[in-house]
Amino acid sequence: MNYDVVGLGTVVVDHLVLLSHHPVQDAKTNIISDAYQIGGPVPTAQVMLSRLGKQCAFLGSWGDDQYGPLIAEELAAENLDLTGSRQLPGTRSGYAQVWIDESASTRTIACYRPEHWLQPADLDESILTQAHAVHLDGWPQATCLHAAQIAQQAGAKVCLDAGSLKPGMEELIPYLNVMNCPRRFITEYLDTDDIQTAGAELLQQGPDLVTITDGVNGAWLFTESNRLHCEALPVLSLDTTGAGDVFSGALLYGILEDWPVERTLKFACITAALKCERLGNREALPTLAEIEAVLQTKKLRLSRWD
Ligand SMILES: Nc1ncnc2c1ncn2[C@@H]1O[C@H](COP(=O)(O)OP(=O)(O)O)[C@@H](O)[C@H]1O
Ligand SMILES: O=C(O)C(=O)C[C@H](O)[C@H](O)COP(=O)(O)O
Repeated sequence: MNYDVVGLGTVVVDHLVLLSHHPVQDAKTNIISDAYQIGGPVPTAQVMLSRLGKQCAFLGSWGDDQYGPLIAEELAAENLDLTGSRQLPGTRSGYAQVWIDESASTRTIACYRPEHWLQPADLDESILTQAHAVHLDGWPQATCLHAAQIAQQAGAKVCLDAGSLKPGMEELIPYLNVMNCPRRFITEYLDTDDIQTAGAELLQQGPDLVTITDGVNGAWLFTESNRLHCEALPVLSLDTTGAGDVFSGALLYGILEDWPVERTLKFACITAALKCERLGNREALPTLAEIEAVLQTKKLRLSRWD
């Protein structure tokens, strides 16, 4: 196996904009500061994994506009193998604007530009079959399904950071070993707000391990023999952009390290919370030393309902 994790998903250039308050309709607010960062659920998780020492390859796509070279350069600088990615001539790159006010509440508008997305036939199967784990975000639907099938046959763990509900996800879920989703996803997908019911229902649909995250309320983890909740680490939150992406990268790290689920869940909650103390996703990632220091010194409450 050449790769710990092969990722397939959307990549966007985030324009992060700090405001004192969100403008009301038809009003204006002045920008305090702004920054550009490369984001997207899979690339962000992979950068986290790469910085923690995992070998990662990213299968993604971008346009040949001014952002294309920036995306390729920054992801390569994070040691992601981009052999299976492409810049498609005549298209524009994914882009998002994230507005963050002083209470860390965000408003996001995103434009993923599906015209350059990888189709199933564009997938480099030789990369997918060399992976211990394949990490997906559900876009594009047919390509993710194809990748999940190849990965499953090759014996890799298939992982999904569900984010928001996307078309065809119900076909993908039976192939999953690991599924991470925010609370808003279960409301949309299962039409329930009950975390215990949702966890049990998702486990029945395929994955061996399900996590459900809920911002300051922490996260839940479900396996056949575990029902766990970990509280969120109290932090001074500046920006929650990508907290779920970082959580799923850290979760996958614990799984690949074969840690007990309790340690894995705490590690993911701490990593995601530390990210919230800084602006953005990639540039806000904590180091292993920072995460371990909190893990050793702060007692996070972990409850169990077996
Ligand atoms: N304000 C916060 N303080 C501490 N931890 C947080 C905060 N927001 C998010 N987290 C951590 O990040 C995880 C993912 O955040 P969440 O908001 O649920 O996902 P998403 O970014 O997908 O909306 C949470 O389960 C929690 O552990
Ligand atoms: O802008 C970024 O860097 C992000 O990727 C932030 C979020 O994680 C995605 O916006 C989630 O996207 P969905 O999976 O479609 O819900």
